[in-house]
Amino acid sequence: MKPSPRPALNNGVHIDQLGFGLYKVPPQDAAALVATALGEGYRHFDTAAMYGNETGVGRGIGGAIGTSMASDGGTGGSGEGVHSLERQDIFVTTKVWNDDHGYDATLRAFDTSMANLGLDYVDLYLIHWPCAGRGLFLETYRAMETLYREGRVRAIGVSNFQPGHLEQLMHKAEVVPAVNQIELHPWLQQTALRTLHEQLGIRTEAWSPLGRGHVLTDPAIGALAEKHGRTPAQIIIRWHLQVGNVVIPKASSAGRIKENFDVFDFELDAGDMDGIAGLERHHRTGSHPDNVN
Ligand SMILES: NC(=O)C1=CN([C@@H]2O[C@H](COP(=O)(O)OP(=O)(O)OC[C@H]3O[C@@H](n4cnc5c(N)ncnc54)[C@H](OP(=O)(O)O)[C@@H]3O)[C@@H](O)[C@H]2O)C=CC1
Ligand SMILES: O=C1CO[C@H](CO)[C@@H](O)[C@@H]1O
Repeated sequence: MKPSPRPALNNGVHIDQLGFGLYKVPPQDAAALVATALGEGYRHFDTAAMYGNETGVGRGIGGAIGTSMASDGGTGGSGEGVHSLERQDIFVTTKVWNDDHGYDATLRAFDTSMANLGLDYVDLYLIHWPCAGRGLFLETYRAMETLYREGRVRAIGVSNFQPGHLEQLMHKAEVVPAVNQIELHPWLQQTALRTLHEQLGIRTEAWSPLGRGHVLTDPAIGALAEKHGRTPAQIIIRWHLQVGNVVIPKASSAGRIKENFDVFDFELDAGDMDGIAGLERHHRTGSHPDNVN
């Protein structure tokens, strides 16, 4: 399997553009699923304190470090093109949950996440939701800047931030957020927010990139799948990669984990991309950020 592209974030840290999402992965299954995904070539994992599975994710990663991996992606035996997997080969994101906003609470929440993960650092730490009603996200972000300066996180960012939240943050922040992780899929393309991110140097990361599975049923996606001899999930993931999103589909079976990573040897053409652009419905599968506090 070919490896994921690894674009640089605004601070020069590289992120695997295709990662693996772990929302709703039961804690007892997380380690095995992470190990399966590593074997298929994934090197980027997205968890959160709220998902309750950081311990399993950390165990899956810890168990794989030092094992032999083919340098083009998945697992390998011994021989040419095989190297020992190191911590720096893997990109781990976790997030501070809504109840832990505020400077001191965020630092405490980070320590708890680190203890759960059993890692020395995380690659990306995100504010999970702005929770604007609480009025604390600037203080939360200040704590994240402290963690960044201390080298405990390689990059910091936000999630579910709307333009107004970004504007307030950019006014005060000393470190420009590397990422805004938002709901984004063919039925909710977030065109205006993506443009704003580009202007600010913030990477767009797509959560629920398959619309929690619902967008897979779109007939236009089905037609493209047929045209390319691919599956609907592969068409949607390929679309995310080609528009430049970081994308973190979640899957529960080895077959789907493999299928979702097998997207680096075909391309959607301009007509295909235009067709998907036309599927916009402004349809959310999750909450609107204004309604989460
Ligand atoms: N920052 C935030 O607020 C949020 C972040 N996230 C992050 O984004 C990640 C992905 O989003 P998520 O909500 O999980 O939804 P996704 O859009 O990734 O869809 C996951 C669903 O699609 C199904 N699926 C996956 N691959 C295939 C396939 N090849 N064929 C058929 N069905 C498939 C899965 O089924 P099955 O599992 O049964 O295989 C699951 O039901 C999360 O896991 C989390 O890490 C998500 C929501 C909010
Ligand atoms: O990351 C998340 C997973 O999905 C949940 C339910 O929509 C969200 O609340 C949360 O932000």
